[in-house]
Amino acid sequence: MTTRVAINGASGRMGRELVVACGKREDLELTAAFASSGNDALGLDVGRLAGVAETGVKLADSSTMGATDFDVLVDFSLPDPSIAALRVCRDKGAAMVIGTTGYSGAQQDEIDAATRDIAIVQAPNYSAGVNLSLDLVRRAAAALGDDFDIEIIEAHHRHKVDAPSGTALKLGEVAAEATGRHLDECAVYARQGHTGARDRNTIGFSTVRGGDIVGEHTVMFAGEGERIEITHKASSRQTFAGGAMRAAVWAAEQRAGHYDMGDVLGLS
Ligand SMILES: NC(=O)C1=CN([C@@H]2O[C@H](COP(=O)(O)OP(=O)(O)OC[C@H]3O[C@@H](n4cnc5c(N)ncnc54)[C@H](OP(=O)(O)O)[C@@H]3O)[C@@H](O)[C@H]2O)C=CC1
Ligand SMILES: O=C(O)C1=N[C@H](C(=O)O)C[C@H](O)C1
Repeated sequence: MTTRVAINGASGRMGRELVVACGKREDLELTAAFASSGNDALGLDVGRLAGVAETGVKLADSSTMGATDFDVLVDFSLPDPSIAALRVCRDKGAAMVIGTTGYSGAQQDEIDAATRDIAIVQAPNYSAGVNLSLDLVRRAAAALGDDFDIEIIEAHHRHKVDAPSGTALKLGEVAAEATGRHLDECAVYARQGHTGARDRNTIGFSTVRGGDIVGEHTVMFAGEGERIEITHKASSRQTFAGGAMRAAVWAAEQRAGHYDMGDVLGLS
């Protein structure tokens, strides 16, 4: 069976990689691809935009999404257009694979509510390596407990608009939960000036932005006389795009609910 996929944010850095990744799978048919109404490339074939063979699918204004047929929408855009797309998917009963990061609390609540009606896979990172790292961090944090200070360092390209990355926040949530805390109550996102000594209860975040760094994350467990670091480095966006397309095939078969990449990979 072939799953009909649409892509939101199709002309972006990830969107173009998603077009390529979709073309590599025989179980997926690309049926639509969306960008904002002001996009200069509207009407162009998205295969050409992605630097591969023509797909027969032209880049369309996302305000026309409701009039388009698809089984699953793969969204790597921005929070506001992503939520507009979520409403369309909920109305249609289409599944969603969400890669976008940086939602407000209210936007995340709306995503959570929509999972009563449709299947949604939401992951801040669709690489297999990061999802395995989440499990390693959970185990390390639980084993090391209060004796080790937890710091999370992430690095991304100069164009990234949200910080810390969605992946860094997820790594922080997992580490906090594994040590009996809630990230909202222990996260430190910036340090400057006379900060005083480190509060042992905190989880610190450091953000690097520069050049073309695809995505790097380290969770550091710093103890007395030793340090453990769990690091993942992505060197190609195809690793995210391939994972998201795998999630699209999986999502089309699921009942309404909130899933993550661990569910898709059978790690959860
Ligand atoms: N989960 C994961 O594995 C990963 C997640 N991401 C996340 O994906 C998101 C996108 O990243 P990236 O591709 O680098 O960003 P880009 O800025 O390259 O792409 C975002 C795209 O969203 C489009 N967009 C803006 N408004 C609309 C609209 N109204 N309707 C449809 N599309 C719209 C933009 O198109 P236009 O030019 O028309 O405005 C743009 O092409 C980010 O949140 C990032 O954190 C990134 C990599 C991996
Ligand atoms: O914006 C990006 O590029 C990335 N965003 C994701 C995030 O915020 O975690 C995942 C990846 O690291 C690349």
